[in-house]
Amino acid sequence: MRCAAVLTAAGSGTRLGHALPKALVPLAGTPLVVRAAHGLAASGVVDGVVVTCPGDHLDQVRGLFPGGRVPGTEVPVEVVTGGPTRQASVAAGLAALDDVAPGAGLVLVHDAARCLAGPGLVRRVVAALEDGSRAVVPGVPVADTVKRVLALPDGGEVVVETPDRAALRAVQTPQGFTRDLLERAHRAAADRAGDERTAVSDDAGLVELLGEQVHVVPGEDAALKITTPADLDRAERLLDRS
Ligand SMILES: Nc1ccn([C@@H]2O[C@H](COP(=O)(O)OP(=O)(O)OP(=O)(O)O)[C@@H](O)[C@H]2O)c(=O)n1
Ligand SMILES: C[C@](O)(CO)[C@H](O)COP(=O)(O)O
Repeated sequence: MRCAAVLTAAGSGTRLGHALPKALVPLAGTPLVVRAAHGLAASGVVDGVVVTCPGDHLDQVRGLFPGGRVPGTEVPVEVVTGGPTRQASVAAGLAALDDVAPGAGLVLVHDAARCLAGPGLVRRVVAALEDGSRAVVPGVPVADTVKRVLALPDGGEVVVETPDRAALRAVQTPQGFTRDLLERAHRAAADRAGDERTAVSDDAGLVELLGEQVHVVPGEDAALKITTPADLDRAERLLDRS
């Protein structure tokens, strides 16, 4: 089955604090969004990529994909304007899937901010879909002890619960779905009230709300989300070691 990817790159990168939107920031000379697109294309299992970007950077981002291809490959790329939230950006990307991979039945959703996710990880997610899963996330064990907390009226917090750490996973991207399921999940999200839409921070979360099972495959350290300047430094160190 053909597989298309939505590559989310429309965030501003407030916490990174760079003059450019985060996805355009260079890591060892190459913008994050180009590195992420390379990871998808190098997997050999992605037929086309829709990149979402800030509306005022459309031309700049299109310029990073000469001829509408991932550089050095034949994988087609379409660049579209994202939305005010990640969820809205993914929805905008989904609407353009047929421009890059007509009839694709499988969809990956990937963050430009996780630009070092490797081709092996991409293949693992797609293989799980081809084996019959309808929703797949990469996950890594959690090193810290995690507490659920309750906010107090005075601004403080108290611990409510300590979940069993062995049963927790930090999930990454690319997340993979059958296209019909992901489109249904986004339509259902659009029909819900505003607060509930933004409370769900990944695509698998939207699918879970439909009562669908989400399978976990092993994630990887390289798929870290570059959020702060310290993350950018860590990504540079990972590149130096590779
Ligand atoms: N309106 C948005 C917000 C985020 N994203 C994308 O979603 C991914 C994960 O978001 P995050 O790392 O939180 O990026 P920012 O929203 O840019 O970061 P910040 O919250 O620090 O501004 C990123 O690849 C980002 O470009 C997007 O496409 N559209
Ligand atoms: C999709 C994601 O990267 C999975 O960990 C994460 O939920 C994105 O969250 P953000 O708040 O938009 O960075």
